[in-house]
Amino acid sequence: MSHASPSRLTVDPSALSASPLTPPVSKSDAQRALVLGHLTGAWPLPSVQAESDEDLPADVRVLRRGVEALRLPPGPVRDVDCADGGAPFRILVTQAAVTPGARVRFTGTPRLGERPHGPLFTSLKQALGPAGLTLTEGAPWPVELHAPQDTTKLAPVFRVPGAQSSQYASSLLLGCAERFLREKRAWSVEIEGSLTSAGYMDLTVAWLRRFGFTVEQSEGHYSVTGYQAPESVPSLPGDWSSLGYLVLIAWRTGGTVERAEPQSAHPDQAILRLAAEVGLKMLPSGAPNTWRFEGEATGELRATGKECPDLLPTLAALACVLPRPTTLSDVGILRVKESDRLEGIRTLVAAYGGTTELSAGADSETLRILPPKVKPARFTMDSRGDHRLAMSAATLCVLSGVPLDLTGPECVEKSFPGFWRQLARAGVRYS
Ligand SMILES: O=C(O)C1=C[C@@H](OP(=O)(O)O)[C@@H](O)[C@H](O)C1
Ligand SMILES: C=C(OP(=O)(O)O)C(=O)O
Repeated sequence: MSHASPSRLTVDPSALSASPLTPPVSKSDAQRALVLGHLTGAWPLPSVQAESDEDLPADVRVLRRGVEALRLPPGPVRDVDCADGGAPFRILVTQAAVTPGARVRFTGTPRLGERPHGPLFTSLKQALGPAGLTLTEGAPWPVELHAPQDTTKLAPVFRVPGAQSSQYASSLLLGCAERFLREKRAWSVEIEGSLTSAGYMDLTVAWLRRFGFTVEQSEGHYSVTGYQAPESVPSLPGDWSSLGYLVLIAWRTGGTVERAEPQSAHPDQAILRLAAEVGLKMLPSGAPNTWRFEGEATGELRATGKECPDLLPTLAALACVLPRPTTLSDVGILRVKESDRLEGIRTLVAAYGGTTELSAGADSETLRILPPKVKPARFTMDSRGDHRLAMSAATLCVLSGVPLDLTGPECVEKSFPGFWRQLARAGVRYS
């Protein structure tokens, strides 16, 4: 994805229609399943193979290419380009570190390079350095990692802080699964302090169990202690982060959302509870995992970045069309996503004529969003290369019926390559 010359899109919501809307496969679920498929011999993972290439999120392709590089016989240094993928990069770094003798040179976008990775690198060096792991950082790229051959004499534990990103802990726990299979002894992750985005660590544990691993868990401590091959390779769900946009668009247009499994472990499934809290009713529409939404959104919207950080831009779009102010708490984490998303959300709300108030408490920041009294005739937004800002701006355009001039729409590729096609099904037109 290049941001050298971003394109522009005018999004016209004047002829909306009711249609079924389908999300892509969940990138967070697919990344975990791909790693576990690789470790347990289910490669290439059938449920990723079943996805059409044009609909596969770019981050899933990045993770798959990285695993393919690790599956090659030991030899020259392998190049792995992680593009804009935070979770793919962080997951692959640990997988490289636990692949005996692997030598990998990682690169990515400048933005990925400036996002925080230090605590993960430190954790890997502390645990595996004594066996020979080396990890050298460029400025910021490349990051070059040489993995040890044998770690059987080491203490089998990774220690990592819980602040900044849950991806460090998830990545290390997937590393523990590799070590367990190879060494037949338990490996653990110990988390210092409280864990941010904890639902994503729960998702990692859920996937390890689905693939047959025993995971023992107590406050801040996770151990992989057993493995028994499951009867079948688990399949992949639709993406609840992407469903966040589609649920709101289906509500506005009278359409349906497909591939929406309410029993998924994804944190962004919180959209269902939050939609219900503002007044939307979720109704089955006959077909499996297919729902429609109706009702008036008159309730108050309150959400926290600790539970569902990736939904907050979507909720900010909804906040702009609600009759009363919205409160988003624990928003600090948004500063270290694909863009400074806190700034991006504030810019989106302002572009639509609303206002935001940021307040800092002892250990968390809260954003209040006040919708405009009168909606604008049209609004303009630059995605800043951030897929969630682009899709949230488009969702606001559909919810409000106000045309949008968007710069940089192509970044949706990261998690939802078919987003603009799905909106076209809902009657959105482009020029
Ligand atoms: O583990 C994952 O798949 C993810 C964890 C979250 O990141 P943080 O833990 O850094 O908040 C989330 O924002 C990201 O989109 C995906
Ligand atoms: C933050 C995100 O992803 P990542 O951290 O994996 O780049 C996201 O998809 O919103």
